[in-house]
Amino acid sequence: MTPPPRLFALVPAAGVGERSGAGMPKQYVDIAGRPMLAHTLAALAAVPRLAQTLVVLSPQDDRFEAAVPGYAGWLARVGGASRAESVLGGLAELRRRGVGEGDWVLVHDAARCLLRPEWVDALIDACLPDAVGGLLAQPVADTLKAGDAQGRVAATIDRRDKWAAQTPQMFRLGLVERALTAMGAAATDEASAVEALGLAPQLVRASMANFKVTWPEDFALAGRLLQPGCLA
Ligand SMILES: Nc1ccn([C@@H]2O[C@H](COP(=O)(O)OP(=O)(O)OP(=O)(O)O)[C@@H](O)[C@H]2O)c(=O)n1
Ligand SMILES: C[C@](O)(CO)[C@H](O)COP(=O)(O)O
Repeated sequence: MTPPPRLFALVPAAGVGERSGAGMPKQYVDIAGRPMLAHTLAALAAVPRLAQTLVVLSPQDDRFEAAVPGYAGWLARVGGASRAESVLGGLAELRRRGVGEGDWVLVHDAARCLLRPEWVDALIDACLPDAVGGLLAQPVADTLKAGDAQGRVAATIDRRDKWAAQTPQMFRLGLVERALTAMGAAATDEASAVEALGLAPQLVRASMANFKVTWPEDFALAGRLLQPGCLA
């Protein structure tokens, strides 16, 4: 009998964090008492249905062990020049470790350190019955503008069907690997690569709090939201 598909998390953590202005990879910046990446991994560790988590680091990374002491999950120093390449390196590592074509992989940005286990559970519940997979996302609540090179409004965009894509993004290993290989570094997320194959991933509403720490001011906001009791 074929065993039921298992669920794995893959955390790309090989970026340099240029936009954050931190002067170091932002996943190692201290937020509310510990490095950002430690918060992210703690949230994933609190999801019992995940069989294992693989963290993808840059080959030059020498900070992880001090930042996340005692980490018992999987690690691979196979990060690439783009997020898509880092994820592809991680998917190959999962295969080397025996993860199967039909197992589910939840790709989650190291930089989304406010993740709540209940949002991951909601994604899993929504995607497990579906063959395609899906992603956490948030309907856009602001009026959307397109800007020109001078910083002036070029157009107002109909926001009614627009969602901001977040992570985790959950697909079967075989499908997401095929999709990212076909699209390459141009894929800014897994879902867009899967969409390019003609498939329609499920949008699963999460929260604005699941934002990606990107700009200098985001560290302080994340720090406040990570205070005990703030989001729970
Ligand atoms: N070559 C890369 C680029 C990004 N990432 C990871 O992908 C996630 C989302 O990327 P982003 O927020 O853009 O992070 P950075 O690339 O580090 O930031 P920046 O674009 O400002 O340099 C992060 O967890 C980041 O570490 C990665 O693993 N490998
Ligand atoms: C995957 C992602 O977080 C979904 O919103 C986003 O696309 C990552 O973008 P970046 O180009 O790495 O900032």
